[in-house]
Amino acid sequence: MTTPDTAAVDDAASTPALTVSGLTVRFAGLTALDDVSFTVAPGSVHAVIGPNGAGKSTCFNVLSGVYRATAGTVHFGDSELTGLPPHRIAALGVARTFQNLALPPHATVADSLLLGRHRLTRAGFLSAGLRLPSAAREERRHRERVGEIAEFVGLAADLGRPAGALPYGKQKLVELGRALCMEPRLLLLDEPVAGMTADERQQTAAVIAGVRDGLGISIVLVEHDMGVVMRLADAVTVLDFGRRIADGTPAQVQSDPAVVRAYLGTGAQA
Ligand SMILES: Nc1ncnc2c1ncn2[C@@H]1O[C@H](COP(=O)(O)OP(=O)(O)OP(=O)(O)O)[C@@H](O)[C@H]1O
Repeated sequence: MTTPDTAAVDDAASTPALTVSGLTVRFAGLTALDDVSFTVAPGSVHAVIGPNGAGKSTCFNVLSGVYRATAGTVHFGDSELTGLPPHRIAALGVARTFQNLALPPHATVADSLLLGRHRLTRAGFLSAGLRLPSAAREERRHRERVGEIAEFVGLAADLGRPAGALPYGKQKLVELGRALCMEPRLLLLDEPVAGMTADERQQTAAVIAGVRDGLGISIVLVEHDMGVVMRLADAVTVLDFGRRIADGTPAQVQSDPAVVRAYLGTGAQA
């Protein structure tokens, strides 16, 4: 996005806080999230970390409308997200990526990114099918924007290639680019650097920092790579067995005895 469009910048300037209050999710006797609260400040990277099974994915799935909360609320500014279906949450400017890649295997990178523009497409299938000039103009505008976003995430040279033929790290960048194509105000990134090489991790971390710093988009990050979390995050919420055990800056949570205990207990590194 060398020249981000005005609408996107205006949206970013008006990004509200995400407020999670008393979030509880129970699955048939198992409490996956237990009274969890945190606030994502506008334009910040907020990491949600914790050992395996801590409740991170469950939290993400509630934020994006895939799971329903048993109790508690999620607000994005004045809008309550709790209980809304995923498409209504997306329409409020909340985009997410998935841990496992969900790209159509044969589509080009350009077409995969265009999928992210679907919500913003005004011309219906009929006018597009009839090849009306208004539909052609709109498609050109969307393709231009796709080009800018591809440039921003470092995929400009790959636009014409099948997304499925790219190295894994680049495929994950396509997934990130597709979410950016929705012009979100809040981006939910589920393990964005998992399975990447060191170079790919570094490149992706730089793109994520650029999304925050250049576009003012808030980011909620679930990630096991502590190096990336500690370098990127402005704030960190730590979960363990569904409970929030710490919340603060990376330096604060890193030296918190409860966090060290939780990670040592699983043999992972904090
Ligand atoms: N749909 C579901 N039905 C029943 N139990 C579930 C469901 N989803 C998650 N759980 C359980 O909830 C708990 C929290 O799981 P969750 O996937 O949110 O943890 P996580 O922190 O994302 O773990 P990981 O780091 O391994 O991805 C686990 O005990 C898990 O088995």
